[in-house]
Amino acid sequence: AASTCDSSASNQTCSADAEAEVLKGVPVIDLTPLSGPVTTTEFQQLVEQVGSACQQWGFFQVVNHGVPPDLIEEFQAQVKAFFELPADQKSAIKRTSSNARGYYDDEFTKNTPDWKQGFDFGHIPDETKPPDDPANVVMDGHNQWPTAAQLPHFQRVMLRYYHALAQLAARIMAAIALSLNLPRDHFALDFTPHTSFLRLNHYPQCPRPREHFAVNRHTDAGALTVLLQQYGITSLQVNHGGSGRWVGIEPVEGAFTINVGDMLQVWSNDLYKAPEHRVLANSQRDRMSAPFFYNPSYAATVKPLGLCLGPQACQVDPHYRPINWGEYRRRRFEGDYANVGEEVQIAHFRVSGDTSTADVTAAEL
Ligand SMILES: O=C(O)CCC(=O)C(=O)O
Ligand SMILES: [Fe+2]
Repeated sequence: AASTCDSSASNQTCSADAEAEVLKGVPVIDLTPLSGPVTTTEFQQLVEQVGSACQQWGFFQVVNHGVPPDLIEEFQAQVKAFFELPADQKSAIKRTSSNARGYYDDEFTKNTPDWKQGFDFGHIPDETKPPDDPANVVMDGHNQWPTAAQLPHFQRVMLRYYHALAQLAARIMAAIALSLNLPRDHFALDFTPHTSFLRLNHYPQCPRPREHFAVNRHTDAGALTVLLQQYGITSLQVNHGGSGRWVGIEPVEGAFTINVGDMLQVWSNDLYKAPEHRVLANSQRDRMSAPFFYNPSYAATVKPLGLCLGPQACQVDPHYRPINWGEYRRRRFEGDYANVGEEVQIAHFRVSGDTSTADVTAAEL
């Protein structure tokens, strides 16, 4: 089947192993053992599955993840209702250059406009206070919601779902820590408090899908993404192993799709790479999705951990300079928001290598 390895954008050596892996697709992992004791064989196997999925794909799907199906259904109904609101009601809560949260229909990825509409909201320190109370204005800005008259249950359902996903993400990070030979709670402090945000995506039908991407190729900036895809539509693709071979991620019913982000790539010193992915535009159907970006605290300094993965296999050469998550997040948002300049990428923090991207130093950020 060597001919199926041909890809004009690729200079990979097409090994039979890589081919077999691509044909099987992104792994599906059953999280049931995560709720049991660490000592079981099933738990160990789960940790190994997570580790090899992170190494081979940077993507996997999870089932039996513990998020109640009725909460997911309620959430999806609210997402649909939100995007069906009249344009002027969505525009009234548009995000701005100084507030990363709210509605938008003008996002840029890689300096090209995405064929989509979105809505972002995130972590707030005090849910008993209004969203724009000074106590709730954080580095990313503040949450903006449709009015209670427009969508009476929206905010409540969004926040319930958000907290459920934060819990799931923390459980998956614990499995990832174990897969890196670290204590289960190794990352807990880095995420106290976490600065995650949830993004609602609506991709309208696109009359000329060859001329646009719903979302152009990118990596996710944070640590881990927990994505809810719409069942029955395969539009999300991953650049397998950076080979230039784009492989569709077919949603499994009831599953979440997980992917590694830039910060985990740095912590693991490139053992787990943040995979490039993109979303194709579709002329036949519209589509919804909702990525939950699990992010460290703004103050967290992220740097290679010096992992020891076997008796004689400790990492000694850090590939990255230390990165302050808050600054990195700010720079990435500036790139998303405006069609100007070069977006900051993780490659800018590489210690050595591609000098063409080494002009932005940690000191400048
Ligand atoms: O819609 C999707 O499946 C993925 C969206 C995505 O990659 C993103 O919003 O970062
Ligand atoms: Fe993404």
